[in-house]
Amino acid sequence: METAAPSAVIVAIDGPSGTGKSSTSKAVAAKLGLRYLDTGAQYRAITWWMISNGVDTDDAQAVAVAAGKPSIVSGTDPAAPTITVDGLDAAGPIRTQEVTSRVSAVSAVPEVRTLITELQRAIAAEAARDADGIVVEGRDIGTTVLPDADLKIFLTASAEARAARRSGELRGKEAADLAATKAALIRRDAADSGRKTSPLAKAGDAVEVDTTELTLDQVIECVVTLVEEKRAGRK
Ligand SMILES: Nc1ncnc2c1ncn2[C@@H]1O[C@H](COP(=O)(O)OP(=O)(O)OP(=O)(O)O)[C@@H](O)[C@H]1O
Ligand SMILES: Nc1ccn([C@@H]2O[C@H](COP(=O)(O)O)[C@@H](O)[C@H]2O)c(=O)n1
Repeated sequence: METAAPSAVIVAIDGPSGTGKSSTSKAVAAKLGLRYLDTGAQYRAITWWMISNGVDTDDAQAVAVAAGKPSIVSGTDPAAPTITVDGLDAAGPIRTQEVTSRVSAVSAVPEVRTLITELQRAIAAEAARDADGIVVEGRDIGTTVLPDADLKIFLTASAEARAARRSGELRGKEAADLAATKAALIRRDAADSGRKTSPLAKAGDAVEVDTTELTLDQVIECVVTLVEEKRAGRK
C-alpha cells in the first residue's frame, strides 16, 4: 500500500477569481518546499483543447463526449509551473480572453470534472508520497477534490479590489475598463458558484482570509504561518 511521507502536508486554497489564490499558493509552496498545483490551468487547458478542436463549448453533451480525448499534464514546481495538452505547451494559449470566457461552461460539465478531479487527486497523492506535500488551488479543492486536506484556506476580496488587481495586470496591453473587468469577474464567479456539480464553495472547516485590505506579502505570511502551525500541531 502507498503511504504518505510522515511530514507531508496537503494545503487546499479556494476562492473566487482574482482573490490571489495563484500568487499566494505559488509563493507559499516555494517558501515551504512544497509542490504547487493550479487546477484552474487544467480546466483552462481542456477548454483550449475543445476550442482548438471545434467542439462547441456551449454543448454540454459534445464536451462530455470529447472530455477524455486530450492528455493534460501539469508540472508542479512552484518556481516554474507548466501545463501541456497532448505534449504541447499550453501556458500561453490558456490565458486568452476566449478561453477565460468559455472555461466556466466547460468546467460545469460533470464528465470533465470527474476526469480532472482524478488527475488532481493523483498529483496530490504523489506529492504526499514522494515529497513534503503540495499546495493545491482552485474552487472545489477543500470541498470535493481533497476533503481530507490538512489545511483549507478560502480567500476572498471585494469585487472592486479584485477588478483593480486584474486591471493593473492588463494596463498597457488591453487598457481594460475597470467596470467591464468587475462585471466579467462577477459573471464568472456566479457561473462557478451556481453550477450543480462541485461548485465554488467554502468548506465548513476552511479558514477564511479576506485579502481586500492586505498586501500580497501579508497574505503569503498569513498562510505560511497557518501551515507552520498545522505542522507544529502534528508533532
Ligand atoms: N493581496 C493582494 N494585493 C494586491 N494585489 C494582489 C493581491 N493578491 C493578488 N494580487 C494580484 O492580483 C492579481 C490576481 O491574483 P491571482 O492570479 O493570484 O488570483 P487568483 O485568485 O489566482 O485568480 P484566478 O482565480 O482568476 O486565476 C495578480 O496580479 C496578483 O499579483
Ligand atoms: N478547482 C477549480 C478550478 C477552476 N475551475 C474553473 O476554471 C476556471 C479558471 O480558473 P482560474 O483559477 O484559472 O481563473 C474557473 O473560472 C472555473 O470555471 C473549477 O471549476 N474548479
